Amino acid sequence: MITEEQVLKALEDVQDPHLHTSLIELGSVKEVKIKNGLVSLKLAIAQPGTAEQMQLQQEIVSVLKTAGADSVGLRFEQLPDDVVAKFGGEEEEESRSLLDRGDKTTFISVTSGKGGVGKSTVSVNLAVSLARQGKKVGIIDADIYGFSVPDMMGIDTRPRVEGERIFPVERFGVQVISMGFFVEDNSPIIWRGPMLGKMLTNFFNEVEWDDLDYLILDLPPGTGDVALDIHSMLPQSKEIIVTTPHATAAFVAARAGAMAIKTQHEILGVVENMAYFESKTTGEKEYVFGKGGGQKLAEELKSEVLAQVPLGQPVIDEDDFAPSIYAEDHQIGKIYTEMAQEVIKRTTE
Ligand SMILES: Nc1ncnc2c1ncn2[C@@H]1O[C@H](COP(=O)(O)OP(=O)(O)OP(=O)(O)O)[C@@H](O)[C@H]1O
Repeated sequence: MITEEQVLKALEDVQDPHLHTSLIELGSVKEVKIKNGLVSLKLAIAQPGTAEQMQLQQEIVSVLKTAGADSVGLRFEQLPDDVVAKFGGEEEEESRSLLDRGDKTTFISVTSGKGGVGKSTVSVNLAVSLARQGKKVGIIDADIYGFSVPDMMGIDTRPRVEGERIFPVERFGVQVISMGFFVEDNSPIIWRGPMLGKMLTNFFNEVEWDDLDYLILDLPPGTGDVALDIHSMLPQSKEIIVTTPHATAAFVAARAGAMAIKTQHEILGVVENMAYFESKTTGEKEYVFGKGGGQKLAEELKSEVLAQVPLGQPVIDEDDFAPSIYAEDHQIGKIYTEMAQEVIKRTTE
């Protein structure tokens, strides 16, 4: 079985693509774990979340497999600034950042107070519905506690990398970038705010987005430091807050809303998800998770309820598998269409 020594030996010739210096010399290797042929590494590099990282990922997987690893798990973090300065990072090229392209793109952050309320489901369906309305739409899956967007949309490819540029994966007319494309395995990752911020900045700067009308950001749930960092990073972002109708959920979501207000983000509205269950036979509505949470939250935030989305599963199309996308003619798909139209109205008037 491959040993730690062999791993480090194999990495001797691998360089940080930005600094053109060996990872070993840079002190990039922060952690090596070997278990049953699986080699897990934590590496600090100059430019995480970029095309350079994607190429490096492939190179490392290849050299470690040649050295005898059965599988490879990689996590990346930011190399400290002093190390980058010492080994001389190149000057930044002229910015083509989405953040600097004027007012053409409306950024919409989708947040929630807690996990599991359907934030990612709302994000992907809003994105697809905006695209169905003829808008150019991108989505960034930045929910570090679970990168669910690719699975939800039925994406099994990774972005194309050409030189320094990353081309998002396109699905249902939406350009998609997920943090999940930048980790080699599915293990949960402990991200710190600055690292996440850096990754996001790189997504704006290095991803070859079309001229987007809307960029949807599926942010991590919660009201902690990480969330605050990201909110502060995106001064121009507007927000949609997702809650369930349950009073407690709405109460927690209110804290997420309070943060939006603190960071001076305009709140576009509240989405009450899993609002009710509608009987197919009688049409009667059952308020399974309580009632009124969305309205109460909206009042508290001096905003409005954008939509109430009932419980219900998409119809699965085996030929075009996307487990969480509601078709345009699905009852819930129609609610998302109305939501998208309302968002367009609120962002263009
Ligand atoms: N309206 C709905 N009806 C039925 N199931 C739903 C609905 N909305 C979401 N779900 C399901 O609930 C689960 C949680 O949804 P989702 O992953 O979107 O939540 P989340 O808030 O993004 O969670 P996390 O932050 O933990 O990733 C998923 O299995 C999703 O398919």
